[in-house]
Amino acid sequence: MTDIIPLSTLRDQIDAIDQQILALINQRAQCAQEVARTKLAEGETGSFYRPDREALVLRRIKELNPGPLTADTAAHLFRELMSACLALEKPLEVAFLGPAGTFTQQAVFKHFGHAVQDIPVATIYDIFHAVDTGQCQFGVVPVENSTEGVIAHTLDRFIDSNLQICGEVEIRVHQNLLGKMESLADIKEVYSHQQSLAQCRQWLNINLPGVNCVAVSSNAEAARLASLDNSKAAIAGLIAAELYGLNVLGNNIEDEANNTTRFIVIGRQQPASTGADKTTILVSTGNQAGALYKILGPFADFGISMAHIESRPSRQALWEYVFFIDIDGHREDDNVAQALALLQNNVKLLKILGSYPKAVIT
Ligand SMILES: O=C(O)C(=O)C[C@]1(C(=O)O)C=C[C@@H](O)C=C1
Repeated sequence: MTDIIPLSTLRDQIDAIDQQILALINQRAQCAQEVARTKLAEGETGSFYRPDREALVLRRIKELNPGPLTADTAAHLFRELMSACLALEKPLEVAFLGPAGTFTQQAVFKHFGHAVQDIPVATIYDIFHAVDTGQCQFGVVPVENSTEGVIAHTLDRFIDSNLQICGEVEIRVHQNLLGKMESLADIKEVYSHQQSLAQCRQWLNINLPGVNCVAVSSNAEAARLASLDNSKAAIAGLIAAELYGLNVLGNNIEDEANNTTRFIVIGRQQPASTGADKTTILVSTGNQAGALYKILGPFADFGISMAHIESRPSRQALWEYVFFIDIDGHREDDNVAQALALLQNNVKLLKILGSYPKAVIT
């Protein structure tokens, strides 16, 4: 039998290691404070947040991680450490779809860490507005769900907005049926955001047939409403159940096992190239023959992978569309820059919505 080390000895070791870690993280925090002084001296007046540098730091940590912690766990710890360091440099304000407890708030914390100041607003429009007017430096908006497709409200905002996409983050979305009641039989109405209702359509048909479903501005708002009435239930995340004191009447009720939502970070910054980036563009061709071919040709010519294409009505002319396209690479990368220059000549409108690091933490 291997020798068992006494608990007191192991705890003494942990105490000694903690002391070293504490000294080191404070040393790192002092370095970040110096970074802030340098940025100020170089004339930086806006945000001190650097999405490209953060992606490089987190990728390096994942590569260096010797275990037994997983690479993703190590990245999560450093995510929080950088968040705290940035808060020392200058607090960062990020607008999200409130109230507290939404998946958008979860996306804010996953991307920026918990030292960020998260500012709840009522609608996707308000998130764009808060960043546009400088009330918040960044905002996080949902853009696409693996079960229900694109969030049209978000894409449509980009048609008129000059804000840039600075980052992306994915959240595995688990939906739950929540309420003050004890049993499903007592439910007269179900509230949720329309996306969440759609993600649970089959479950609702089977388990609550004939019960009226009402779409509200967010699933946390649905949870708040359910907390006020014993006959109303909500579909929302477990954080909302805790926040609003609701019973969990159904766990993981989403119809698709891998239900995931992709969020994007909007702001005014243009992150530098990190070697693993995405670029999102908006293109309009007008109503002409071979339009899609003219759009896609330049990417094929320069060997650029296209991750996603989505069309939306242009709202300027009947049956005219704009295309939202995600491609691999950064606008400063040679092949992307050349493809975009070629594309510019083929189309009526080309707007680069942003080049940003691919999500690092899964
Ligand atoms: O390198 C910087 O520019 C920093 O401000 C330091 C630091 C970090 O803690 O590593 C903090 C915030 C930035 O968003 C990126 C990195």
